[in-house]
Amino acid sequence: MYKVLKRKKKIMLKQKYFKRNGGLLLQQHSSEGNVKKIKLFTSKEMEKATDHYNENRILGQGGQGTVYKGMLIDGSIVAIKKSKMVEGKKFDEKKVEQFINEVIILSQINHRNVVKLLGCCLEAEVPLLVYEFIPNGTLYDLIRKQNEELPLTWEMRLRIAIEIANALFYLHSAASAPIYHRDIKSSNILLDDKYRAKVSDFGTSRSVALEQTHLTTRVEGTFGYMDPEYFRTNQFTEKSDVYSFGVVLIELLTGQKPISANQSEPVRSLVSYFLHSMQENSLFKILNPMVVKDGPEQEIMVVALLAKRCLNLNGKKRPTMKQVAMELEMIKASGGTVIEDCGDEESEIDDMIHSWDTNPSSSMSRTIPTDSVTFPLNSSF
Ligand SMILES: Nc1ncnc2c1ncn2[C@@H]1O[C@H](COP(=O)(O)OP(=O)(O)OP(=O)(O)O)[C@@H](O)[C@H]1O
Repeated sequence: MYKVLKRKKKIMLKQKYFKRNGGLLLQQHSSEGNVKKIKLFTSKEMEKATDHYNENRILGQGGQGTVYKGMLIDGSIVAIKKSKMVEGKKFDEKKVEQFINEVIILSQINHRNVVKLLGCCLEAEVPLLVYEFIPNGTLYDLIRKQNEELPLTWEMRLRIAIEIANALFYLHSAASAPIYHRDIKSSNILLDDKYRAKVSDFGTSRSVALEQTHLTTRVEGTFGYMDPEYFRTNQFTEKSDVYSFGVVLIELLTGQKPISANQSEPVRSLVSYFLHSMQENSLFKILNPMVVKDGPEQEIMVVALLAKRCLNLNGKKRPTMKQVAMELEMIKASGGTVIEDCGDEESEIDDMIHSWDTNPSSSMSRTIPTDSVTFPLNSSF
């Protein structure tokens, strides 16, 4: 009798968790045909895979939760994201939405440069996502932790940029409805065993078909990568991802963080620094030494011009991800001899720098990084 009651209680608890973790929401989307079949793991499988969420298995921690390295019963190595749903005693409904959103979006995607979702678990106390394991860390770390054993050559940088661009082009166009990632940054680009790029972290991404409208109520994204036009208007467009991609491109060129500061200096925006140097014809002074040593001058210049166009304050003037991917492929194939028509009017670049540096309130109605304003470094809007 006791055993039966205990088992019944356990089943009821699992059902409660399933509901609370957005299981019904997922079922609803499934029945509407928005979600491809997704594998549901049991909580027992997840505990076994992570050795009861052993601290030694932690791969990293993000805004959404903790990521563990795990091994499934069939021996495959996976990354398991345990969502951070419970703050104190309160269960965060917003995070459930983000979680289900990631499941819905990733279940529709099959691209070699996007991290694969293998399944999820909804019957545990907090929901869990199971991804393929990507062994070589993030692009953010690779750019900064350079060593002689694995130098990040110009060829690798260009290839990684092409892979990210191809993934974004696919998301924007090839999937059944356009998907905007909305949080493109180097720490969301993972690197596989061959150092191929895999775009990850789709918690804040949106499918236009699901959303119906691009107007958002809450500006989301990461400080330093966020499109100023989106920040001003709340209107996220495909060009906002293009802007963030432009920031990643200049990280690859310069090796510097998008926002940098130390105690003695004010916060500096890499975008503004980069645009200044382009205007003053001193780009080569701010490039990463490896890039200067290793990359053909003409190729570097064309990539820098492309990055500048991605960072245009006016979204309409930015290229699409299709154009970006094609141009990068052409640069790689031609060795930079193809200089595209980049609309490189001096006045345009002047406007961009001016807005960044001197008049943040006219270009951005809310506070946005400028050289003269101090911000908490890890803030995510
Ligand atoms: N599929 C994966 N394979 C290997 N490691 C992973 C995988 N997914 C995530 N990680 C690791 O876990 C860390 C945290 O990932 P997560 O996507 O939760 O957060 P984040 O992108 O760092 O932060 P935020 O969610 O706040 O943007 C990553 O930086 C990475 O080191």
